[in-house]
Amino acid sequence: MIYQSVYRRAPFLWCRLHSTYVRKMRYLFELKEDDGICRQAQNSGTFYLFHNLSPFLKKVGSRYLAPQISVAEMKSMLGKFKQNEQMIEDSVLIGCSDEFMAYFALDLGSLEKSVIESELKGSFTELRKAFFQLDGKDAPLLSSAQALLRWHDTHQYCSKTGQPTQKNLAGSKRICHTNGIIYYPQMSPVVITLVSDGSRCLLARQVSFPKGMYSALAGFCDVGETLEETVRREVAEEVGLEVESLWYSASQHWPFPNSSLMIACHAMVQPQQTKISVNKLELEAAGWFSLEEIMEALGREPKPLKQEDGSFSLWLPPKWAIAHQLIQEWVKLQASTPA
Ligand SMILES: NC(=O)c1ccc[n+]([C@@H]2O[C@H](COP(=O)([O-])OP(=O)(O)OC[C@H]3O[C@@H](n4cnc5c(N)ncnc54)[C@H](O)[C@@H]3O)[C@@H](O)[C@H]2O)c1
Ligand SMILES: [Mg+2]
Repeated sequence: MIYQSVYRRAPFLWCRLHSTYVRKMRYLFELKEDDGICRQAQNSGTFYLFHNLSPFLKKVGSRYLAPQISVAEMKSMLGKFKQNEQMIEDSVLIGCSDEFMAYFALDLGSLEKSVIESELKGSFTELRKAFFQLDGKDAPLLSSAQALLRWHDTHQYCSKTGQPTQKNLAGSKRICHTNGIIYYPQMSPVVITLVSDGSRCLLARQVSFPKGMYSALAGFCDVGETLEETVRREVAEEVGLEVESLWYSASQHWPFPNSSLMIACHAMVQPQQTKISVNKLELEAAGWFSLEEIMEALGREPKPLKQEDGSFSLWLPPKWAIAHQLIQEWVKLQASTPA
């Protein structure tokens, strides 16, 4: 590849030609394609640790931090466990810094959890528990790391030949050397839709949601569907309404229950066709909420709040969740739309 040879022969020229972002993306591409370069990066990179898919975290006050472990610390710890340093090669690439320090994630599920925790002074915490208290870049990084580690853990055999598959060093694919089939990490596309009738928005809750929490409607895409078809089908299936128009907002990787690509949309229904019929197989409840109710809920902490009559106040997904962003956008839209 031309850029690789230019990069190696004339790095200064290459730096002048491209922005840091472009250079980072090209470097990550190289790490995924070339096991030799990736091995070098592992020997100077930093590691996010997991134990049976729970990330290693340190709690500072009410927040969680995901420490990056240096390769020296990794080697010293593996030495204490009498493990071969080669275990580092089980890690998967999850990104790199602006200074081209590669980040890897490694699951140490085969080692004694409590010993690692006391050695590194932190704890392996279930991602679902820590997700909303994680700092800045850590939430998306850990979310994709966990998804990638899970995928490798559950795709160790070729579904055609039944033979073991091998991961490339970066972990961006697995190969069955018996027949050459290459497997790439999978994620499921999910649409999440905030339905509006022009003055109210529609929120719903599943039985499994924490008490009082409502969110936008979500649903997995069926094979062969366009995103628009999924939005229309899910709204019809879950609340019995017909979408008149819709538009894309943004997307987000979501680690629960596995690895989903959340594709967020706004949708409108006709103001005279707003009678909800809740599909009880999917939802516990759904309802229309006014701007005032939403503003009040946005001002509240994202956690259950019991009222005097025993019911729970409406609260909304925290700001990391794309549902929250859709709701914020809807609020802004109301403010800019004449009554
Ligand atoms: N990030 C956010 O803001 C946000 C908000 C709401 C929901 N979500 C996520 O959206 C996802 C989907 O929402 P939902 O549960 O309402 O979906 P849904 O309405 O499609 O119902 C879930 C059901 O779909 C079926 N299904 C079809 N394809 C599937 C697949 N690839 N993986 C798993 N199940 C599949 C299963 O029977 C499952 O029980 C959930 O995982 C949820 O965590 C994210
Ligand atoms: Mg749903």
